[in-house]
Amino acid sequence: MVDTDRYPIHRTDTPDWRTSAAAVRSALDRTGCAVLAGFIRPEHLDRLRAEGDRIAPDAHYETARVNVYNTDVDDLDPDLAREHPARVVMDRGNAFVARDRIPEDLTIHRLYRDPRVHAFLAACAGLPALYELADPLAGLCLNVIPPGRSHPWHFDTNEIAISLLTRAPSTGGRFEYCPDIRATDRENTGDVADVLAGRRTELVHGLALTPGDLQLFRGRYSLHRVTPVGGTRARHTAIFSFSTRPGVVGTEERTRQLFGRVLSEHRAAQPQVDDLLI
Ligand SMILES: O=C(O)CCC(=O)C(=O)O
Ligand SMILES: [Fe+2]
Repeated sequence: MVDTDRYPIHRTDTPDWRTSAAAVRSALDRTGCAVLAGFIRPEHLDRLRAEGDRIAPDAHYETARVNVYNTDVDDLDPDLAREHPARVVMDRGNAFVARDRIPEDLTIHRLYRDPRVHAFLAACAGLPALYELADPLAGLCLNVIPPGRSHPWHFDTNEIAISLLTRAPSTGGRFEYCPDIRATDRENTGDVADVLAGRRTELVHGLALTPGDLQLFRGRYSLHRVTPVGGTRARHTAIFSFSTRPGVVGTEERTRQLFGRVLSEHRAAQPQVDDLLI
């Protein structure tokens, strides 16, 4: 199903494979984002969309009140400056289908488990290896944004997000991002607040995605959102989460936020982030 003429993921460590991964990596280093256009061959796109439609009813719907940092908006530090972006509360209108509701024979689940995909994406990200999460819910999700809803501005917890658009809406639902608006040693709350307020539009880049495009993105440093979906059809993306060491499981609090439930694995998990960003 992968267009291996354009992306020779099956020829691990050959010169073609290295050249292809290096091109992705240089886009990622330059702009914090790389798109592997036409990653899935066109003849597989109908099946990809139909599989998403089949599981979308299993998404966890709950319009959460969030800020860009995904911290608890009902328990903000009273000493935060009035103009601090953590004070800007938005409705998160998307819903996730968790991995345990995505059958193993679905295209997106087969891609997520494929060692050739892991090796290629690791090379694209400039990492020695990438591992599936040990998390039974968060490793692979379908992000469903129904008409009239949006996925508001936020930073990700993961260093790198990898996603595949499986269903495009007829209008709206555009992915927008501010490349490297923050860094590990610099929150840059001034610019973040400006973007949230609709100022500094020159910091915002839009991405035109087509179903079957695979996107790699440094979502921990680049503020991003999906604009409100128009028309009558939902927008679907498969979100593939990987870690740089095996055995990673999400925290109980974040898991409950995203999926509305937790399993025993999450109750035992510890936060695994090692920088000082919010
Ligand atoms: O669905 C998308 O394109 C973006 C999703 C996203 O930003 C996220 O799940 O953190
Ligand atoms: Fe994100």
